[in-house]
Amino acid sequence: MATKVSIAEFQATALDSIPKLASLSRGTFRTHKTKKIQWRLVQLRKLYWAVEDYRPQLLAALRQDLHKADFEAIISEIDWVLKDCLFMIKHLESWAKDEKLGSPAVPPTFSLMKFRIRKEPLGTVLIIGPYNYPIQLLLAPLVGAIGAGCTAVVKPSELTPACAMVLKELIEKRLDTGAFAVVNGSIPETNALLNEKWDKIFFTGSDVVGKIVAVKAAETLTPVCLELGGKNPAFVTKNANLALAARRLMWGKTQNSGQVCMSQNYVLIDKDIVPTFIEFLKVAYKDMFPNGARASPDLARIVNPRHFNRIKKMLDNTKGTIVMGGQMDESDLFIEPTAVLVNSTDDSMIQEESFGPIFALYPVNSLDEALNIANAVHRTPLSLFSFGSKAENNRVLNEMTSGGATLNDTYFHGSVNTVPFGGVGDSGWGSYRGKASFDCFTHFRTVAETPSWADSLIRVRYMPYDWGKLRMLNRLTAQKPNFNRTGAVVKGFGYWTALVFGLGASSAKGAFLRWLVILAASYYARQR
Ligand SMILES: NC(=O)C1=CN([C@@H]2O[C@H](COP(=O)(O)OP(=O)(O)OC[C@H]3O[C@@H](n4cnc5c(N)ncnc54)[C@H](O)[C@@H]3O)[C@@H](O)[C@H]2O)C=CC1
Ligand SMILES: CC1=C(/C=C/C(C)=C/C=C/C(C)=C/C=C/C=C(C)/C=C/C=C(C)/C=C/C=C(\C)C(=O)O)C(C)(C)CCC1
Repeated sequence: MATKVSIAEFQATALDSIPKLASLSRGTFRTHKTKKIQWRLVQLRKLYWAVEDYRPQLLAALRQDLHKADFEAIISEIDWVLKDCLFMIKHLESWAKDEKLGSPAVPPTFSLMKFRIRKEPLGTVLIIGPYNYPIQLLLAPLVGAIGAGCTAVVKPSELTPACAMVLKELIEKRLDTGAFAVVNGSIPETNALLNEKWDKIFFTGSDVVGKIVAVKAAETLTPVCLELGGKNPAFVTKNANLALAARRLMWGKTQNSGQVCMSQNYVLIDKDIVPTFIEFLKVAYKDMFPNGARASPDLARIVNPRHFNRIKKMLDNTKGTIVMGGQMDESDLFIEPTAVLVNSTDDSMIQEESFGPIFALYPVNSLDEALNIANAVHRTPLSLFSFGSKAENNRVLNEMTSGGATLNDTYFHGSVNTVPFGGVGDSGWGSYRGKASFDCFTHFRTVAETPSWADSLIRVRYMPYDWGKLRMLNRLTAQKPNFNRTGAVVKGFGYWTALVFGLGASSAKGAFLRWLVILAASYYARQR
């Protein structure tokens, strides 16, 4: 039974207050208080309890904005962020510690210089969120920013206004308001934010807006993390478990009504198995929606009429045949999970990002053909999925790149909150989640400390230059390549000595273990 809650009407943040909010956040960073691990831990703990305490409002807002079922809202948004907070809290101290740098990064000659990596917060960051997972995709980066010791201004999507207002209240009531602020609004407010100087901008959304953000950031050489979309392919071969592939690919298009940037856009499937696969898709549909998708309490709706009509247009423009689903109703923003069998890779169903419950099936003659098509449609998608034999799945991984990949399933690689997630090329720059979220907002600053007494050892660097000293240093430290000009390894004296004395092992540890076994065996033989 849903708890009755009240959610404030959406209100955009006053444009003239935006520079002040940014300046306040920058000023707080300059107090250096965010560098204290204890301060970060307290903010993370407060965020944890804020999300927990605002659970009823968050659930209601997700229902209001996206008709998102509580079950989905809990696993992919609310509990997701809670787990993020706990993971960051648990590991923060060890991640934030200085890392000593030794061999092999630092040659023995320089081991006295106390090389280390200091983890420093980047500063004051801007986080811009999309509409599809309005809570998770705004707060998960914020967890990273807090963990790293940054201050932040966050901008939720205006397309999910109820979530935006709950997020504003939750953050402003519970976190340090000098360090963290929420700006609500659309293009004017985002532009006002982009006119400020940030130490990093973390953007999740479309590639079109991603470019606007990147161009604006370039003006001030501000680093950006871009989490964008993609035209993600799935490959299904004769060696796949077809029933399972159909069920799993259906799931990819039903969670959040397919408004998931990492779900499949199109399926490249061996032509001989197309009819069977379609039958299995229908079985999966019936299992998931025994009374039809429209009647299901679990299926989210499309966020607004603009996105509804964008998806509808893809279906209106296709020259393919709808083989599953196809119903829609604008008054309810409902689109049925829909599969379209297409016969051209120029089809709207392949060329446009679906970001909804619809996807294409394209029959191919071979995996070669499938790989050629996928590479031509989008060479660097956010995800790919391969359902085939081990060798076929390896070929797909090897011959096509993507931000992440799942074999024998849809986006499992992106369904676990602690493993790195991000795109490649034009589907995204940089990654986050788990330790990667901490790293995303951290500067890895190399520090060296030269002891005063070591000056005589490093005198060689001072003018007037002394060739004799340099030659002596080189005699002590110079390394010789073990390869010749053709790129081949030279099997000289050193190679054969290492081979014989190392008992054929490829590492010192391996050689040690082999010697240990031989010594133990000879000792045992002598005892008998
Ligand atoms: N890689 C990832 O993790 C994810 C990527 N996406 C991608 O995001 C897109 C859907 O999300 P949307 O919210 O529709 O993205 P969007 O790019 O339209 O909006 C994202 C944010 O940018 C702001 N914005 C919109 N137009 C702007 C403009 N002209 N100037 C400045 N700011 C602007 C919005 O207010 C919003 O906060 C899809 O393309 C999807 O593939 C969505 C979720 C996750
Ligand atoms: C617990 C025990 C067992 C194991 C149980 C297992 C393995 C359960 C598995 C549950 C699964 C697969 C749950 C799936 C959850 C899906 C989630 C959370 C989806 C999240 C979606 C997200 C984050 C979407 C993000 C969207 C983005 C970034 C986008 O738009 O691209 C045993 C092993 C059975 C033993 C007993 C105990």
